[in-house]
This record gives sequence, structure tokens and C-alpha cells, in this order.
Amino acid sequence: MSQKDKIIIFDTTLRDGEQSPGASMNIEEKMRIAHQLERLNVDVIEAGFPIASDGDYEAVKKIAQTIKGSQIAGLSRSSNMDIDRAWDALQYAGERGRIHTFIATSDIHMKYKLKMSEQEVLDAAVAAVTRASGYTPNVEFSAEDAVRTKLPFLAKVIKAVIEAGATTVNIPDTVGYTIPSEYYDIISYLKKNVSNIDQAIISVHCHNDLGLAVANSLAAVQAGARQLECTINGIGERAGNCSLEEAVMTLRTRHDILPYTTSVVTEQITQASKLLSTITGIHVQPNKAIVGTNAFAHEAGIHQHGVMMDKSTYEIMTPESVGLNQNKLVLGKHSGRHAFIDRLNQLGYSLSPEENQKAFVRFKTLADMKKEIFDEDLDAIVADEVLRVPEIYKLEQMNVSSGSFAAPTATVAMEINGKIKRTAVIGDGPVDATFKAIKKLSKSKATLLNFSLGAITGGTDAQGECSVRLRSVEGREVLGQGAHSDIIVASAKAYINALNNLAVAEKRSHTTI
Ligand SMILES: CC(=O)SCCNC(=O)CCNC(=O)[C@H](O)C(C)(C)COP(=O)(O)OP(=O)(O)OC[C@H]1O[C@@H](n2cnc3c(N)ncnc32)[C@H](O)[C@@H]1OP(=O)(O)O
Ligand SMILES: CC(C)C(=O)C(=O)O
Ligand SMILES: [Mg+2]
Repeated sequence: MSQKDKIIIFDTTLRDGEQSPGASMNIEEKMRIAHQLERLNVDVIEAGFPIASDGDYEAVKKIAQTIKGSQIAGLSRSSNMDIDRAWDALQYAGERGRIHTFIATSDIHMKYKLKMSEQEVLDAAVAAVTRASGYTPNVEFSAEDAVRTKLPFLAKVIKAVIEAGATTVNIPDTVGYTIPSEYYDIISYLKKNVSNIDQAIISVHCHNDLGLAVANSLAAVQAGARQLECTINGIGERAGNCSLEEAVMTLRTRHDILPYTTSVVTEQITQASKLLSTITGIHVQPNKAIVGTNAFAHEAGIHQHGVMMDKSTYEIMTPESVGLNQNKLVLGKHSGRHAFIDRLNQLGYSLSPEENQKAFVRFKTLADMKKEIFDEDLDAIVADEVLRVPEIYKLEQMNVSSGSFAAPTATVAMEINGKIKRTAVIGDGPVDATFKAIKKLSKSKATLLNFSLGAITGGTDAQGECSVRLRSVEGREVLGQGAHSDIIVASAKAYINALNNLAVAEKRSHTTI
């Protein structure tokens, strides 16, 4: 397979993915995702939009300083200020640092949003690429809303930015409007009508407003695009972006008619998907291709019979190829530290000795309560015990009485700044009573925006996993998560975790001011 058949995987989970409502991540969370993207072996990690905020700038800088296995991109508008700020953060990656600059080229965007003429947009694009090229030869230009751009103008812009030094030219379907045959024709048009097109890699960036992001991206590859921009779980602005796992697994599974390669270690896909869900609280639907909980499950008798005879009857790819471990029982209460840490490493976690110890203690407690410990339980333990901010609020004890008869009452004891406080509160249900008690003890004025509860694995002894989203009076939103075999305790832990996250976020904002 020659280099010309290699598809560059450009992951934008940390930039466009983060533009999903509710998906904002702090620096530590972005670092964890960046390490997992490195394990996935994506070619380019778009780490953020440095001009957007100090936090995003710091995250891009830290990723550029730390991650060695991938190129690191930072987004910038076509303005000097954005480009300078982007390079300021990216410079630590040296030649692996990529400035990604963009401007919209469609009539709609130029007229209503930018209020610029074609000539002004062309000049701004060339000036931006020229300035970026002064910092690095690794420059990507995106013609935002390319799909709704007049093709002769699009071709003119692309030719000019390549002359100015762009080494990757991206043709985004910003609003998820195109269909595969049309997108194929647009890429073919550019290949035919841009005389210097061979001096740059053609990239595509598809949104999923009509559910066609993956199909459109693959059609573009067939027309000659060699970079795919995508995100884990397909998260991103509005209906999301092209899903990395779907595009990559299609290329792998249908290599017979799509003879292209990627460098992605597909066995890391499941872990990447889970880590992102854990961090953002955005879970994928059960029937989501590749990473949904049902993606490799067979329910119907005829299917089960077929799979028992030969898996290929109903499985077009193996669960192992996406890193789904089919061995249900991995660990139990008789397991020791070596096996436990080994399993965590296999799942992609590399924790410090203290973090391993904390997680191990929690594992043993859970193993006493639960017959089988699944990988999902380990994910929850790590999320609950390790991915936690320093705790101002801690749950000491709680007791809830409820039922069809009694008024639901929660008695909660919490440690707050080192002091134990207790209260008992009646609510509309056991969770409501618990949350009211925590709110009373913490004196928090934050409002509850969202509460979701699910079972991590099957069985009545499964751990409950709870997500809570709170909004502070200042409008700051945070997510809290908690897991426990008692679902009310899981809910309390999630609420308290959100309060701790809010306290940290508030402290950070006061230190940056
Ligand atoms: C298709 C995409 O996904 S593009 C990326 C979208 N992502 C984001 O917007 C997330 C991060 N964004 C932000 O933090 C903010 O929007 C910022 C910091 C970039 C800009 O904030 P503000 O200065 O307050 O401007 P605001 O967002 O209200 O408006 C955008 C401005 O950028 C201009 N603009 C938009 N795109 C471009 C571009 N590619 N090049 C130059 N200017 C542009 C708009 O015309 C508008 O200019 P104006 O302020 O002179 O009217
Ligand atoms: C910035 C560009 C690449 C973008 O996200 C889009 O056009 O959707
Ligand atoms: Mg986009």
C-alpha cells in the first residue's frame, strides 16, 4: 500500500467535539483525552481554539508540550491576533505543530456573517496563510461552508492559499448539507480545476445534520481526499461530526472496495469512546454503530443460532478489533493487585501508584458486594475514585427511607471543609430528598439542570451510574458523576462531585482574573 493510499486521521474531538452543548472540558480532562488519542495513534489532534479562552490556550499549549506521537493543531480565524495566539500555544510541538486557519467562502456567510466581498475574503485567506507560514510550514486552511460556495470562487481561493503556503486544504460541509455524490463531484471539480492541488493534501470535514457525515467523508476519499476530520462518538457542533470509529472501521472492514489505510489502532476505539462519555457525561445510544452497547449483541434466536455456528453469519467485524473484551469475568474478590493493575493498563489507564491503590481499595469493596466485576465497573471506579477534583464536600453517611406509603426522607451527613454536618429532609422522592439535604448542608444556590441514572452492567447487583449537571448563579455549568451499587448513593455522590467541580471552577476563574 503506497503513501498515496494512506488516509490521515485528523481528530477534532477536543475542538469541534468540544463545541457540542455540554461537552466543555477542563485542561486535565483534555489531557486525558489527548493521551487516549495518542494511544489510538491518530495522525493529528486538533487540541482547541487558543484565542477562545485562557483555558483553551493552556490546554493546547500543554498538549503541544506533552503529546509526542501525533501532530497538534490549533484553530484560528483569519486574523493576526488568532494566528499569533495559536502559534504561541503550538510552538512547543515544533514541526508537529499545525496552524489551522479558516474563513467562510459561501455567499450566505460572506454577506450576512462576515459582511465581506469575495475579494476581501480572498485577501484575508491569503494573508492568514502567509502569516501562519511565517511560523511553520505545517499550515491548514479551511474554506468554511465550502459546500455552499460557488465552485469557481472556491477553486480560486484554494489555488491562492496553496500558493501562499497551505499544505492541507480543507473543504468542509459546515452545515451537513451535502450528499455523497455531490461531495464526490465537488472534490473532483477541485482536483480538475485547481492547477496546484497536488501540492497540498485535500481534507474533508463533515457535519451530521442529515446523518450523512460518514458517507460523505468516504465519498470524498474515493474522489481523492486524503485527510478525514472526525471525532470520537461523532460529537460536535449540532448533530455532530463524522464519527472516527465509523469511518475508520468502514475503511478497515470494506478494504476490498475502499483500498486505503489509516494508522489508527482500532483496538483502542472502545476505550476512547468510554473515556469521552465518562468525561463529558454524553453517552452514546445503545444502537450506535461500533461503540453502542448493542453493536455486538445478538438478541434474536435465529441470529444467536447463526453466531453459535459461525460468528461471520452476523458479525462483519470482531468485537476484539474495536477493543471490546468479550471475557465477561475478569476480576473478583479473590484477585490481587497485579491482576487488577494489569487489567487497568489493558483498558488504557496509566495511573500513579497512589491512584492505583485508591482504585484497588474501592474495587475490593465492590467485589464484596457484587458477584462479577466487569470492565465497565472498573471504568466507573476510575472515574469515581481517580478522575476527581480535590474534595471540599464529602459524603460521610446517608440513609433514605421511601416507598409507596412513607414520606421519602433523607438523612445525610457530609464533611464540609473538614467539619461534619448532618440534616434530615423530606422530598418528593428519595433522590429529591437526598439532593435537598445536600443543598441545605452545602448552602449551594446552584440549580439542577439535568439528572440521569443508568446501570453500568446487567443484573440486579449492577452498579448505578449517575450524572448531574448544575448551573451556578454566575451561569457556570459543571457535570458531576457518581457510581455505587445503591442508586441513591450514586446520585448523592454525583451531586456532591458536581459541587466540588463547581468549587474548583470558581476558584480557577478567580485566580485567572
Ligand atoms: C465552523 C466552526 O466551527 S468555526 C469555530 C467555531 N467555534 C467557536 O466559535 C468557539 C470559540 N469561539 C469564541 O470563543 C469566540 O467566538 C471568539 C473568541 C472566537 C470570538 O469572540 P468575539 O470577539 O466576542 O466575537 P463573536 O464570537 O461574537 O463574533 C465572531 C466575530 O469573528 C468574525 N469572524 C468569524 N469567522 C471569522 C474568520 N474566519 N476570520 C476572521 N473573522 C471571523 C465575525 O465576523 C465576528 O466579527 P465581529 O466581532 O467584527 O462582528
Ligand atoms: C473550522 C471549520 C473546519 C469547521 O469546523 C467547519 O467548517 O465545520
Ligand atoms: Mg465543524
